[in-house]
Amino acid sequence: MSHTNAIQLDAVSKSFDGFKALSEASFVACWGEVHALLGENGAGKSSLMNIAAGLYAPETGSLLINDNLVRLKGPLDASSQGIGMVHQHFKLVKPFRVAENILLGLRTDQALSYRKRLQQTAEQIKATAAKLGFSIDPFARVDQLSVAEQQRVEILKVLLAGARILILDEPTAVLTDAEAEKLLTTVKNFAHQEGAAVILVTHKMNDVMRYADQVTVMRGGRTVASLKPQSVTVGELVKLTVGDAPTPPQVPASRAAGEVKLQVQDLHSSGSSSTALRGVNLSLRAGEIYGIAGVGGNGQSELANALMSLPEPVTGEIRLTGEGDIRMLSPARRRQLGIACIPADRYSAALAAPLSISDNFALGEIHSGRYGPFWFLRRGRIDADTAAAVREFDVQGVRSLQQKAALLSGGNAQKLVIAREFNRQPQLVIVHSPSRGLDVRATLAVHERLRSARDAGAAVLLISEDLDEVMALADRIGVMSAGRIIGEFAQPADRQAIGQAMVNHV
Ligand SMILES: Nc1ncnc2c1ncn2[C@@H]1O[C@H](COP(=O)(O)OP(=O)(O)OP(=O)(O)O)[C@@H](O)[C@H]1O
Repeated sequence: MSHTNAIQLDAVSKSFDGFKALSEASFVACWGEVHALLGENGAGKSSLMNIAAGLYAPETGSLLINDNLVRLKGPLDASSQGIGMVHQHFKLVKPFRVAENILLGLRTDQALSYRKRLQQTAEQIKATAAKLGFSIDPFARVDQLSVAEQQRVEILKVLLAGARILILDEPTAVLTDAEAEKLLTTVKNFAHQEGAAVILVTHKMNDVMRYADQVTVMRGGRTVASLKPQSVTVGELVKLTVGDAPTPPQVPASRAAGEVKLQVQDLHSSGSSSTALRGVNLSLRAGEIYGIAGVGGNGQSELANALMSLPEPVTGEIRLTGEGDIRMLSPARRRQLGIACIPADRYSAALAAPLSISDNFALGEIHSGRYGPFWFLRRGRIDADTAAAVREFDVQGVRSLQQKAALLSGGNAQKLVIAREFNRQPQLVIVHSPSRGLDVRATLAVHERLRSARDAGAAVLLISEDLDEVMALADRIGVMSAGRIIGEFAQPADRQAIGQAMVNHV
């Protein structure tokens, strides 16, 4: 293992609309190491890495690659320097196929026909994917892949473009234990055996402890520590990152739930893809959290879409007690019935990214008439409600309520969605991967909201590929595989048995 500097950022500062996202932040990662970058939501991790990947130009400070000063003109320039970044929010062209997406970022022999180049790319995809330990159909359409599969396409995209400095922004947030372990082992080998540098932006302390050779911690736009994870305990690392260590979540005891609120019967989706629904049956009671665990890509997204009224043609029944089958009801009507939805993809499915923070908050109440008729909205009331919710839900990084929602950091965007969805005391909450990309403190805050909704009598359906999250929150756990619920477990449940059920049926 060589230990010369692969990438070095020195005293880098960057402001957005007068807000200093980075204040003289410094960072060094060496060849041959996995380097974790930790920090609470909004600490500046993505901004710093976006500078390393040529997406933002620093106002002051310098960037060195292999000890040479460079000035990146953009992401393509970064790519030619061997830097590849996989973002938290994917940058794939959805209706395109996997190989087409990857071909877009490659310099290929233009003398060859497009068809031939596509075929060659498909071969490379298969070979690299196999080396990384997974398989992917190069001709699958990206919009038909699960979030976890889309992430793999992103990783393949930068590796095939020749990345030797690989920046992964929250790579395991969408993966199951087994998938995460596989991915992290692969990137560790990429660093240790092939001498590459891997930067892992993460909130998962256990991943840092197990896989990182070095960790840098950021707070408030500055880098505050760089150390070997083995030299500290998890508790010390949490404290360095978010201040005083929050209380760990408790495993729920079995509870007496109320009447059945939601009944899903024989739900099928029309697609023939491997992720289609193939007869989902489940019943959810008031006052309980029902967790759906499973390996990503087994129909979880399709189930979430069907229940949240996102585009997903399905047959079967979704019965809400007192209302009958709500399968064909519009999102607005479902909202009026007290259903709150928190989708996994917060930027494209939960928020209107180009709209302001207050407009996004108001969307939740627009149909209730609270803000007046849509041609004469009561802006003062919208802003007052939004300001109160932003305070109550601790949405940070809000310089103005008129700021675009797209400019919030990942964790804070999620807090805004949750603030809007919980504003009306829902009776049914459908939530998919709610703590994806959230720091320890924000994760606990979101979990607390879900628990208190349950304690106030709401029925909560939690779909999550993060088994820790399901184990920490759910009163009952269903395991989803190949488009069905293939087993149910009461709490306290045996984690290993659930893990076995998840993989046995794949
Ligand atoms: N393009 C932008 N325009 C305006 N503000 C921005 C922009 N990008 C980031 N910010 C702000 O800079 C701050 C740091 O954000 P950044 O995304 O770097 O944090 P982070 O540590 O990666 O957070 P998270 O863990 O939530 O992803 C936040 O307050 C964010 O709102």
